[in-house]
Amino acid sequence: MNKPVIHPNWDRPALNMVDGYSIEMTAKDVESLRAAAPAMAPETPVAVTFLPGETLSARLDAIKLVRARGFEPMPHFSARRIASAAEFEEYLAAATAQAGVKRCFVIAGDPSEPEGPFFDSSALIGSGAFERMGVTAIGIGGHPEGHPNMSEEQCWSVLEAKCAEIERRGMAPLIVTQFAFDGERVLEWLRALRGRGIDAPVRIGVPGPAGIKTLIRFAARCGVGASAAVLAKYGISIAQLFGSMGPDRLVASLARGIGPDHGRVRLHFYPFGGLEKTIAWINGYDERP
Ligand SMILES: NC(=O)C1=CN([C@@H]2O[C@H](COP(=O)(O)OP(=O)(O)OC[C@H]3O[C@@H](n4cnc5c(N)ncnc54)[C@H](O)[C@@H]3O)[C@@H](O)[C@H]2O)C=CC1
Ligand SMILES: Nc1nc(=O)c2c([nH]1)NC[C@@H]1CN(c3ccc(C(=O)N[C@@H](CCC(=O)O)C(=O)O)cc3)CN21
Repeated sequence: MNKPVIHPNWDRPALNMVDGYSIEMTAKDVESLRAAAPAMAPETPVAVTFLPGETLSARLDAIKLVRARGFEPMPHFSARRIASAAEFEEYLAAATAQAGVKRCFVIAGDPSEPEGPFFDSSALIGSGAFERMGVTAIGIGGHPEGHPNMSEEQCWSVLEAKCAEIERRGMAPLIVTQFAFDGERVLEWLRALRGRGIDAPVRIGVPGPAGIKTLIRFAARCGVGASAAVLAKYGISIAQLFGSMGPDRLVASLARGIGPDHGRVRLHFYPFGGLEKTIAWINGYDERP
């Protein structure tokens, strides 16, 4: 059996660190996507989040717009936020039928108790619904800074099990990491991942340019390390919280550190409400240290 293709970008070498990027939007960002679309690379994978307070139809509108503008939609499915199997299948069926969705991202989600029948992302994968609806690639979360509810060893075994199960079901696994401010930490994690023989392509989560207060607020909310030392590496001084900061230093450190031993790697941008600013940053990237 041929290995399923995730995206044509993975079959050619990257021209630079941002080449072949993917990006994330929420259902509320449709106007920003309309505005940013002309400046975006064709077929760019665009993830659509699964956040509380959004309706399925608003998410679906976002996915359809992504497809209509010539990009590759990748809806998120947050296992613990899905109320029923019917809701899961309804959204997945609509996404595949109405927007030609071929790639999905599964994540447990932050609720401490599931709101419905899906305990974790493995439960969504194990439902069999994705391959039944023609999905060919499944994204799963990578946690370079560890996971609040799992030991490091559990993190690796869960990641290995999810990759194996996705492949067993005839689909391609893709790892998308939580955003981080510390490039060295991410590179160490990548080496460990490859050392364990996990060869799935990895998208490293990178924050888009944003207000410093916004970055710190999202870090706290998402459990991402943002100590003064880590922020300083990123270029943020905690004495100066009023400005904004782009991922220039982080991406430069990744560009310096990544080699053939890290396997297939691309970036995934988290714009935190600043989709157009993030696209402008990507297009202005010139590999200056
Ligand atoms: N990277 C991202 O974009 C996002 C990351 N997250 C975070 O990633 C976490 C893990 O997701 P996956 O890697 O998909 O894990 P997973 O679905 O593979 O679950 C692995 C194990 O962790 C436990 N677990 C997961 N979330 C939990 C929670 N909120 N409370 C208690 N136990 C939990 C599960 O029950 C399971 O035993 C989420 O819980 C959330 O904190 C959430 C949303 C987006
Ligand atoms: N643990 C964890 N939970 C998450 O929900 C999560 C992560 N990690 N990692 C990154 C992604 C990105 N996420 C998000 C969440 C919200 C917006 C957002 O734009 N929310 C508001 C604005 C609120 C604000 O600025 O605080 C909105 O208008 O929708 C964007 C990305 C959620 N994600």
